[in-house]
Amino acid sequence: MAAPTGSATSLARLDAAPTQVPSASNPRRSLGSYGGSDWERHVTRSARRRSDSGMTVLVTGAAGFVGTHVSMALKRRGDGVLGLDNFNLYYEPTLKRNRQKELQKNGVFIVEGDLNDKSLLHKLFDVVAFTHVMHLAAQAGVRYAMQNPSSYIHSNIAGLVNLLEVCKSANPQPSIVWASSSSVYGLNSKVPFSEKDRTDQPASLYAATKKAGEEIAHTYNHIYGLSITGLRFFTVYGPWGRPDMAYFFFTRDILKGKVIKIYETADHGSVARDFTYIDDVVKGCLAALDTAKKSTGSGGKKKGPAQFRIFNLGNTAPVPVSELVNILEKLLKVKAKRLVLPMPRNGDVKFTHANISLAHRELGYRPTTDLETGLKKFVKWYFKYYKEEKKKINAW
Ligand SMILES: NC(=O)c1ccc[n+]([C@@H]2O[C@H](COP(=O)([O-])OP(=O)(O)OC[C@H]3O[C@@H](n4cnc5c(N)ncnc54)[C@H](O)[C@@H]3O)[C@@H](O)[C@H]2O)c1
Ligand SMILES: O=C(O)[C@H]1O[C@H](OP(=O)(O)OP(=O)(O)OC[C@H]2O[C@@H](n3ccc(=O)[nH]c3=O)[C@H](O)[C@@H]2O)[C@H](O)[C@@H](O)[C@@H]1O
Repeated sequence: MAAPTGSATSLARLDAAPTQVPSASNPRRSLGSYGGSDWERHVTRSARRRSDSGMTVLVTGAAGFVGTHVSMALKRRGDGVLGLDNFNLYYEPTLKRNRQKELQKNGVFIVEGDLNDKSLLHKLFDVVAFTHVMHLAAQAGVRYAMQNPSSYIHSNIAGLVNLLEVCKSANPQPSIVWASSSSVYGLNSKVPFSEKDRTDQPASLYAATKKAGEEIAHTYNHIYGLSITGLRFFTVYGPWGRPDMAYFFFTRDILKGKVIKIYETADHGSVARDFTYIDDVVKGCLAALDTAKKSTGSGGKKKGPAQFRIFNLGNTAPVPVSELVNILEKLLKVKAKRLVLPMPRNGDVKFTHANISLAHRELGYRPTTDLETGLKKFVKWYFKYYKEEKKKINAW
């Protein structure tokens, strides 16, 4: 399924290295050269925390759906927050720019750059003593991996390794919390999914890059003493969400009277997801940051091994996609034009279902938002956002 917006050429540019910042091969440049001294002032002011007890967090993917919500929550509670995002064209860049505006209003600056720009990342760590990294930047999306595999390697493998390389050399070393994915459970049939279950049968390249990320993280934890926590999010939805996800483009297409394709299993069974509302996921992210132990450095043996954790962040209430559509019809007051099709071999899995007992025990994680309540908040945002967008276009 092509990403819903952006022409083929613009999407084709996705795997072109972004042009806004010098490539990693360039000599180390002063931070100011990335955008003038003003830029350096924005960086330091954004990263300033309200109290010494707070955190100073680099949020990668800060212009993304989850990144925006996490950055806002951290800033509002007084932490220092600096964003990094390459504003790629995987989906409508205007949505990322509008999220950026919301963050700027709340004092969060986003550095425009790529995970693979080592010189830029080194400079950021030279200027800001980050206590934590919330690593959310990635090529997300399960099905798009069949169209643009290189973007998954660029961001989810090379980008992750580059970030960990910079973190291990930073002084002080930050504690890292990063987004893995429920997709690592792949073709497993045992439900609900627990962190100890096998994760060696991914159904998509995307899932394989997230699984590889977990193994790479373990390596940097073992060798360099980096404290690393992986969070396996389960189909996250909510206001400011992603237009490439079904709940979002189903809403758009139902309102436009377009046919929506609902996948079912070969035996006409339903395909289900453990849809998890963004506010619940954000609480899980902040709890993971708050309970992250300090990195021990490569001399980890003195202080014992560095912390390495993996948690499911789901809703423990899987819902069939057909029921998602029923709820959307009720909220939108429009009947969907449904085309039910056998699930193609496109990387999707039949179901996800999170066992969250470990996150509950260790993080106090307790999701509270059911799908109908969450979708009601999403639909309210959707109408408001696109009404304002339409006004802007008409004003032109
Ligand atoms: N939303 C979900 O349902 C869900 C579920 C499981 C895991 N995740 C993971 O959570 C994280 C955040 O997901 P999201 O839903 O907010 O997606 P998103 O696409 O909205 O956010 C990702 C952001 O990272 C940026 N980015 C991508 N590659 C980059 C690079 N090389 N350098 C710098 N910036 C880069 C993008 O521009 C984007 O703004 C991702 O790692 C994703 O895989 C999301
Ligand atoms: O939980 C996760 O880790 C993943 O959750 C979502 O992936 P997915 O669950 O596939 O979310 P959608 O793309 O919104 O699909 C939701 C459901 O709708 C189904 N679907 C999708 C598209 C469509 O046209 N019709 C349809 O029935 C899919 O098969 C799936 O069962 C995110 O897109 C991934 O980034 C994330 O890693």
